[in-house]
Amino acid sequence: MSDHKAKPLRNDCFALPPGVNWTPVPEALERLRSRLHPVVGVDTAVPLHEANGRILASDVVAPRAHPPSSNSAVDGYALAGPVTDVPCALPLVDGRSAAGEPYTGNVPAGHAIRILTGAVMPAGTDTVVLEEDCEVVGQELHLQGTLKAGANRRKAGEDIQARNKILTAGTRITPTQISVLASVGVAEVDVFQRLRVGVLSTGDEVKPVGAKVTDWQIYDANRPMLSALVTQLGYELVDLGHVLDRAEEVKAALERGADQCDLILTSGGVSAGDEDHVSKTLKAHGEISNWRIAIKPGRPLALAMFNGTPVLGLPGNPVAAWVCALRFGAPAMALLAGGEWFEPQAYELPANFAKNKKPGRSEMLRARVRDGQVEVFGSEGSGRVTGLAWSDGLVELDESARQIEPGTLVRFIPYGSFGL
Ligand SMILES: Nc1nc2c(c(=O)[nH]1)N[C@H]1C(S)=C(S)[C@@H](COP(=O)(O)OP(=O)(O)OC[C@H]3O[C@@H](n4cnc5c(N)ncnc54)[C@H](O)[C@@H]3O)O[C@H]1N2
Ligand code: MOO
Repeated sequence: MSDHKAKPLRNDCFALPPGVNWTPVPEALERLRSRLHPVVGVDTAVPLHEANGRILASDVVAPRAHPPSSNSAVDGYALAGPVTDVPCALPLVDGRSAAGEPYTGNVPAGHAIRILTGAVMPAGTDTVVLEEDCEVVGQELHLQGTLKAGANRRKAGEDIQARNKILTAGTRITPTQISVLASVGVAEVDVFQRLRVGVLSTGDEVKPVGAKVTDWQIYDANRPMLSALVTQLGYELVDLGHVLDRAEEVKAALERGADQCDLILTSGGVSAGDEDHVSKTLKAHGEISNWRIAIKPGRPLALAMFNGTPVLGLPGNPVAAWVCALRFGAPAMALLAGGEWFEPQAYELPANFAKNKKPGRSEMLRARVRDGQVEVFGSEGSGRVTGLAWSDGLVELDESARQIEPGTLVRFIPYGSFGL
């Protein structure tokens, strides 16, 4: 294992040029992308069964070919060609080639041999006929119909050639990648250490689930939501708990976070109110840049460095926190974790709703697809958590969008496109 904080970020990495007011979403994304880089070290020789969800730290080259030898794709008979005149009858060689039990002899031209799926093609053979398409009469194979030379044979290396690159550094390992690695005998990989992401909630009105509450208090919805997001994206969660709107509490929590984490996600306390202590603390003790992003919901987003650790200050409203955590946080975390920055895959689909949108800002609507059309949640209120559970993704309307009518193509981004 190497040092965890491989290469720290610069303290001024989130600074905005003076005079910038509302930052358009593409510009905010580009800023983040260009200022962040991997901050985690590398775990070497991690066994494959522990590598799911981790990010490759080096390219992987195939130590052998796949398949390693020519073999049959079906159960049937392997022919030693050339066999041009069909119908015909070919003498059958004694023996067979089965998976795990290859035939070691040579099949003379014009002869056939029993073969099973996955078995190595015996020397001399080049084509396999399905057993359903032929008939064995005594020691002869009778062929009807047509015959295509090379049929039903999987060539050595047709999938992967030995010494070819099969996966690139920065790729997140999933079950499908594990299949490829295992197929060529890669038992261990170098992966980045898991990004440690701290999640902190703030607010005098906020109480943890399970606590006793009075009418003016609300349950902390953001910390469980963001914690689940961090875990599902494959990062290591550091629960920093909840703190009251008191400068010294916020500071102490950020100090704990900076000690234990590679990134801190906070929610609440980032707008301009009297009790917005996250912003104030970051200003007093760190380097903060309050990004005012031309997006609804989620316009106040605080980006800061605190004791050398980046802080993403998400807005308190749960929908805004969710949207910002996905749109800005997910690609940022991917990059910090050694993966690639990504633009989530969107699908253009007809709207089944109408909307008059203000120009000059992007809007993210909770959405889902039904019968090939995009529905949006009935309310845009960013405290309406029911819309989160209702949705399968987000519709992103860019700055220039104005009038949406039923049938207008809109960009639907499924939650899966953010890595969920
Ligand atoms: N004068 C202005 N006021 C506000 C502006 C603005 O631009 N000027 N922006 C509004 C927008 S948009 C948002 S979003 C919020 C963001 O404010 P904060 O990030 O400072 O968040 P809070 O004020 O602390 O909380 C907002 C809202 O969310 C609730 N909340 C907070 N934490 C949680 C939690 N963990 N779980 C569930 N709900 C939470 C909190 O009770 C508030 O209702 O500012 C607007 N105001
Ligand atoms: O970020 Mo606020 O309304 O945009 O919730």
